[in-house]
Amino acid sequence: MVECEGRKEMEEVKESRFKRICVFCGSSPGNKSSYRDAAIELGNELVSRNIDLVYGGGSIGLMGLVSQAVYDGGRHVIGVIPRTLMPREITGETVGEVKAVADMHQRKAEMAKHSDAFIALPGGYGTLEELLEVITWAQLGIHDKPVGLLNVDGFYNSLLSFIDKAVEEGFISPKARHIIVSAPSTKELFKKMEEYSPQHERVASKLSWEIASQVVTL
Ligand SMILES: C/C(=C\CNc1ncnc2c1ncn2[C@@H]1O[C@H](COP(=O)(O)O)[C@@H](O)[C@H]1O)CO
Repeated sequence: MVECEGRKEMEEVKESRFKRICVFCGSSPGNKSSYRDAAIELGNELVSRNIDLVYGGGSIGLMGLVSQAVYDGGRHVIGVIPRTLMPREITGETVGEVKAVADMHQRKAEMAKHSDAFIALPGGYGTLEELLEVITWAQLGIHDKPVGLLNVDGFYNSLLSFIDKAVEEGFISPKARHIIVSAPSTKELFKKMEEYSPQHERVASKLSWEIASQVVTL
């Protein structure tokens, strides 16, 4: 139920197969308002589907906007943050639950472990690195969780073209190409992610998260 100018309205709650989604996104807001709007819209979509958020902690950039929207909507927020990034002057306040970890490697493993799916909004090196890591882990069979790319205003077109080139040139198998689910809007992305089933052959047999974490910290 939401209060709207004095009226009480039933907000549509959509069923979802996901309980918690990990969002990777810029620690900067980007130059276009569409990036900020998409972060808030994604946060609201998580709320409307009763999905909790896992993210990198802090209140800066798109990370702050998505986490604030989910928190304000009453869903649980877990920010996984390396101790060295915890001082408020570096990343700002983290809303919800804070999980302090030793380093960036442990952070990625923790974020992945606590989520049933991943979504990347626009971002920079950090976002790209986190995104590519979970795609690689899916290819290896460390997880089979969907990886969604929210391609706001075509932000990820050049990355998708690169990946298609790598498929053409024989470096990524056509089946592994399907690990990435992309769409220009939150609603279309959710429709695809809800229907996602892995098509790729796993390089390794399914590993436990404990083993995966050892692979990551080696
Ligand atoms: C080191 C400084 C600021 C960095 N602040 C960050 N705080 C929390 N998480 C971060 C930070 N920078 C990167 N991340 C992680 O990478 C993703 C965003 O990186 P991008 O390069 O902005 O795309 C994000 O998902 C975080 O997990 C002081 O200047």
